[in-house]
Order: sequence, then C-alpha cells, then structure tokens
Amino acid sequence: MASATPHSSSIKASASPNGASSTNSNFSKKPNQISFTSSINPTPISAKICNSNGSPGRSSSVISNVLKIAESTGTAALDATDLRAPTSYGPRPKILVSEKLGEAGLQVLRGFGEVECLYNLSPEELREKISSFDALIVRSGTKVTRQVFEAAKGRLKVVGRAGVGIDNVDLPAATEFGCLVVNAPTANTVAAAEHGIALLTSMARNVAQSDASMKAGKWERNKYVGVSLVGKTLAVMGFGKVGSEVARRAKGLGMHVIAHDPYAAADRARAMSVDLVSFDEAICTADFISLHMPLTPTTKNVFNDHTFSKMKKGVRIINVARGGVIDEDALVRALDSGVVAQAALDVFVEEPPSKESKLVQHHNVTVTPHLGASTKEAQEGVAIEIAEAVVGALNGELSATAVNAPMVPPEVLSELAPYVILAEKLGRLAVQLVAGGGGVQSVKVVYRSARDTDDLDTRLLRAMITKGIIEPISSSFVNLVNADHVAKQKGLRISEERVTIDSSPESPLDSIQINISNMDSKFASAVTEDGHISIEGRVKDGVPHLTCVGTFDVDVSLEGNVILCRQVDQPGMIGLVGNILGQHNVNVSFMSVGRTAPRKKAIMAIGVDEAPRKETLDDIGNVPAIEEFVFLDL
Ligand SMILES: NC(=O)c1ccc[n+]([C@@H]2O[C@H](COP(=O)([O-])OP(=O)(O)OC[C@H]3O[C@@H](n4cnc5c(N)ncnc54)[C@H](O)[C@@H]3O)[C@@H](O)[C@H]2O)c1
Ligand SMILES: O=C(O)[C@H](O)COP(=O)(O)O
Repeated sequence: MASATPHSSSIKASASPNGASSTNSNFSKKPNQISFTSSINPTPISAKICNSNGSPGRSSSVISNVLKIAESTGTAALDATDLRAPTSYGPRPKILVSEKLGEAGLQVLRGFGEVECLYNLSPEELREKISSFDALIVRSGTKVTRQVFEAAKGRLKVVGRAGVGIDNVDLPAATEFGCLVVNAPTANTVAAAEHGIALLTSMARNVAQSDASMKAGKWERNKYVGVSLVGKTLAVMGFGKVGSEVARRAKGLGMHVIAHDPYAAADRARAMSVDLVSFDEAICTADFISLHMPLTPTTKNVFNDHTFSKMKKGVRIINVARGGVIDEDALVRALDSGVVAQAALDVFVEEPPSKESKLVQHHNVTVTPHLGASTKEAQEGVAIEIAEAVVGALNGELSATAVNAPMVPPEVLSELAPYVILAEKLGRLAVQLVAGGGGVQSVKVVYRSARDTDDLDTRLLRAMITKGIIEPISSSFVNLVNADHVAKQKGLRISEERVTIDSSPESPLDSIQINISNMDSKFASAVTEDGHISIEGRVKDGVPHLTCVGTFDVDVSLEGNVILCRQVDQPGMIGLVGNILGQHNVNVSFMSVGRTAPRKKAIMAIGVDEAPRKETLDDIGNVPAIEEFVFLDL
C-alpha cells in the first residue's frame, strides 16, 4: 500500500461547518451532503465495544464507566468513576471502617455497600485485609502508609478520613496508586475550638491539677492560684476553621487576639478585629499561644528550642492541632526553665504517648487523649460527612472534599461531561495513529474556546487525554487522581494551548485538537505539514465527533470504532467499502468523506459498531483506489 505524503490544505467537500460530508446508508444524495442513515441510533445507547478478537475489551468498560446512558432521553451523563478509580466492585462495594464512626454515618454506608467495622487492627492485619476492600474509612489512629496502598493491589479506590488532619495518610502514595483521599473538613471544627477553649480556661485556673489534688484528699487553695484571661494577648497560630472559631470565643472572654497564618486573608481577620502578624511578632508578644495549623513538612517542630527562647517568659501554650508541630523535648526544657509556664495538650507526636513521657507527666502540663473532635455532635456530623463523601466517590462523583484530586463543582462537571468523553476518545485515537503505538513523549493539546482562559478548567480534559493516550498501550490505570503522575512516570509531556475564538461562550469548548510530535504515523494522512500527527474533535448535540484528521476535515461520531481510509476521490467508493463491511456483517454507524479537491485525495472516516475481522480489513485494503487505511479501536 502506497503511503501518501501529508496534505497541506483541505478543500471543503460539503456545506457542513467543518467542511466534512456525512454519509447515509440509503445513499441518498442531498445537495452538498451525502447522508448515510445508520442502523443504530445516533445518540449513544450502549457502547458495546469489542477487541479485535471479538471479546469485550477494556474500551467497553471505559465507555460504560465514563458514560451513563440515559436511554429514555438519549442523553449521556458523565459517571466520573472512571476519572478516579476502576469500577471493579460488584453491586455492593466493600467498605472497611478501621476506627469508631458515628452510627448515622455507618447507616449511610450500609445503605450502599458491605461494611466491616474492624477496630484496633495492627498495621500487619490492615495490610493483610485491605485488598478485599474498595474503601477504607479512618480517623487519626490508622496509619495509611504506602505499604497499605501496595497491599491493596489496586482494589482500594477511596480512603475517607473521618476528620480534618490527613497527616496519617501517605498522600503521594495514594496519588500514585490512583486512590482518592477525601476528608470531612467541617463537622468537627466547633468541637475542636471548644476543646481549645476548655484547655485554655482550665489551664489558666489549674482545674485538672486541683481536681487531682482534691481527689488525693488535699485542699490546696494557695497552690492553685490561676491567671486571668481578660486583657491578655492570645496568639492564634493558624487562622483557619478551628483557629478562627477559637479567636471568636477568646474575644468573648475579653482577650486581645492576634493571629499568624501565612495564607489567611487579612480582611477575614480584620472583620473579626484580629490582627494578622508575623510568626515572630505572634510568639514574642503573646501571653497565650494556641496552635491550629496542620502538620506539614514546614510546620513540623516549628516550636523548638529556638522559637521557645523568643517567647515571653511565662507564656502558656495550647495545642489541639497536631503533636508534631512541637518538639516535645524542647517543650519539656522550656517548661523546666519557666519560659513556658504551662501547656495544655490534646495531641502528641506519638499517640498514645509512652507512659513515661516527661511531657505528659509534667506538673505544669494538662493533657487530654486527642479529644478535640470527640463530642457526640461532631462525631455524628463527621460520620455523615465522610460516609456521603465516600459513597459519592464510589459512585463516581467528583468529591468536594477531595484532598488529592481537583475539586470540580457539579455544574462545571455536567457542562464538561461530553468534552471529557471526547478528550479521552481523541487520546485513544491519536495514540493508535502512532506507528508502533508506544514512545509518545510530547503531546500538544489545543483547546479552541470562546470562554475566558480562567473560565475553562482543563484539568479534567487533560487527565482524560492522558488516560486515552496511556491506557491503550500500557497496563497502567489512569484516573483524575494519578493522571499527571502516570504521565510523568511514562515521560509523557502534555502541553496545553488555548485559542480564543470569536463565538458564543455558551458552550465551553469549540474543539479539542491533539498533536503528537516527532513520531511516525501508521496513517500518513494524519500527519500535518509541520510533521505532527494531528486530530481534532468537537461535540455535536452532546455527542463527540472526530472532525479533522491531519489536514482533512471529516465528521464521524465517536460512538463505535473508526476506520480511516485514504483513497483517490472517485464515485462509488462509499458503496464499495460499505458493501465489504456489510458482507462481513460489520454494522456501519456513520460515514464521512473529507477531500482536498474533487477527484483528488480523500479521506473516508467510517464509524463501525463491531471490530472488523482481519479478512474484512484485508478486503478493504485490496480495493485498488484505497491508498492507506487504519482501524482505530475506541
Ligand atoms: N484535636 C483534634 O481533635 C482536632 C480536631 C480538628 C482539627 N484538628 C487539627 O487542627 C488543625 C486545624 O484544623 P482546621 O480544620 O482549622 O484546618 P484549616 O485548614 O481550616 O486551617 C489550618 C490553617 O493553618 C494555616 N497554616 C498552614 N501553614 C501554616 C503555618 N506554617 N503557620 C501558620 N498557619 C499555617 C492554613 O493557612 C489554614 O488557614 C489541623 O491540624 C487539624 O488536624 C485537631
Ligand atoms: O484532624 C482531626 O479531625 C482531629 O484530629 C480529629 O481526629 P480524630 O478523628 O482521630 O478524633
């Protein structure tokens, strides 16, 4: 078969907007358009797609996972499950709850899947069991390590953290394994803030120590003289949800409140009459310091010998955030030297801390066993919040509390849904046009849109293009969580370009074009003059279409598989190829011809429901006017 040189121009063969002509099986010829009435409904119904051996291939699950077909209306809705996790579970996914969770949340989970509550699992036991579960729900006591994700063998799709802090979950590992992590960020805020205030006030008045003293039969009124709060300066370190609630309550106690938070908005603080100050100013001027930042590599041990030495002598410290933000040995030294007069701690580097912990045993320290979130109300709220997030994630919804994936508002998702499907299909088609399939390193995606750049979130689209490019040629599973990671691992660089067009911004996108550089194509006509394998697609009436191959305009709806043929443009070609497919019982859904000029080169794009057998493709290849052809498996 001769290989044609790339064409530099395309001459529109029809009056359709992109110049492609659609064809129809009754071969009726309309002015400017040959139409081909397909035997299947043009709206996607059930995309049963087979591999070349005729068995349902991975592509069938891709389609069914991404598309939920509303047969009654003929509309396609996005099931984002495929964006994040394989849907390998049966009708009842299995959910492991490894720490105490409120009953209301358990009920939500039981309504959806099989729930096993196995509290107090050792790390080994968790690793042994995890591969039987689709979801894991934890609080702060379960360490979800890389080994846990490895042991899950790809089954674990979502980890739900029933609370705020996700420092007990190895996020990079979760992302690499394509496992979504969601948390319940709001339901325990008030509980934590109330506990912070409880520790602040009880520390100031020696409540815990004097209680213990009385229970030991003593009456030590002079020993337990406290300090007043009114007029004292409280530094809130971390002015987020809990920090700002603590600030609000402390103001009610008559305290002067300042805060340090490098990321907090000054106007939010100002609205509460709280001054946002530098770290040093906060710790140097405060009488009380309350910690409310997350534990991150930056905040680890941020309270240490050096920072304690800068504090006002006699400062009092409250920690309901995370133990690791304080160097505990340094705090003991600061307490012994009197720089820190008292500390009230709910959280510890190691939980539970050792019985011999000098910090826990220190007479100027009040401790509680990580009780910040432990109110009935907070636990019910957290349980419902996390149960709904986990069920949503297993159902394929994009979560509003995703920690390691973009949070996409539902309205954006529903608007982008058909483009997300188009993006994946274009990725799948493009990579199949590469000679040899693999080795793609550089892909440029061009989005044409009438929308402002910041009014179009392309992360979903990029993830699905990545999925489309990588999955047909590797065993990797790609979803929204791990798309960028897998691309990087495979050495695939995807650059994106936005072209703003003068059109109605009502639809988010006009077209998506995928260009693969520096690769030979098995279909030479897909290569543009500047040497890229290039295809373009659009969404028409909610259905993804392939609209350009190389420099040829075509128009084929991407509902089944596609055959691309380049031929000398001459009468009878559509009938000839249509007949071959018909004789071999291959159902044609769509045909379109794009050509450079009448009786010159033309590309025929044929949508077929079934994957043609080798003999069918051989027969097509034997048609003398056909110069090259390729079968593309969607
Ligand atoms: N003890 C408990 O039971 C309990 C309960 C709830 C929350 N927490 C912990 O409290 C902390 C805060 O929770 P939240 O819900 O308010 O979270 P949040 O994300 O709403 O607030 C955290 C704030 O810390 C700020 N921050 C980040 N780095 C900082 C830094 N280096 N210095 C100062 N501020 C910094 C962030 O900008 C953010 O505003 C978390 O560590 C959480 O795990 C503990
Ligand atoms: O980060 C949190 O939400 C709190 O520390 C609560 O942790 P817990 O769920 O283990 O009580």
